[in-house]
Amino acid sequence: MGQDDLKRAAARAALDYVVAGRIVGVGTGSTARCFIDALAGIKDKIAGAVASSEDTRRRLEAYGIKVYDLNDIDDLPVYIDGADEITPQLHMIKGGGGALTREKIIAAVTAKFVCIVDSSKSVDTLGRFPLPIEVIPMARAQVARELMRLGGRPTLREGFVTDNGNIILDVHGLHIADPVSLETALDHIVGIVASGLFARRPADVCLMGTDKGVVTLGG
Ligand SMILES: O=C[C@H](O)[C@H](O)[C@H](O)COP(=O)(O)O
Repeated sequence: MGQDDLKRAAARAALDYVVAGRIVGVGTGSTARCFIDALAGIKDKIAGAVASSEDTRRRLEAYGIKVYDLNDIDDLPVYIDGADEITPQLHMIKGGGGALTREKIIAAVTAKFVCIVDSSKSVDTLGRFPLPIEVIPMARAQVARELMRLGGRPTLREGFVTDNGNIILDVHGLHIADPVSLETALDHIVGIVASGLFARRPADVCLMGTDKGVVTLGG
């Protein structure tokens, strides 16, 4: 099976976590797009969605799924999203698509974060994938210096502006032995809006598409 088939299989499996009659949180990226396609098949069973990016909002609305502002809902039973890397502890690197900040906000609100990936995303230690960091544009140079002090090699994602009007620095070479501490350290750097390290709030469940079927981690 190809990677796209594995993504689709994980996305279909995530439908079991959608709560009938409620709003579902929807992530960003190619695997989340597979989930949106699957969700369209049961759209009459849900109250609507919240979206982690403008791209996701457009795709949901194109299927006729009502998209709510996160500020207008009290709680969110489940959030379904992909990841760039995930460990057995369900720590993740996210933000390959640049949507990390809104993703982190929705992850903080939801009762259950279900991560959907193909098996290529599985790692023992995070860090092969460059860590995306959303930065206020005027703080770019200062934040880059701080990231170099932490041992990283930040590169500007050229020509990319986030949905929040900020830039992304992709940080290569970080040794992420302790993701929780690193996430905290990054959160203390002035000018960083959010890092793509999801360790303090890991996924609750990971549905991983493999050649042997969809494997469930956690939950
Ligand atoms: O900003 C994008 C998100 O964090 C994505 O969930 C992540 O990059 C994985 O994307 P994909 O499913 O396309 O590999």
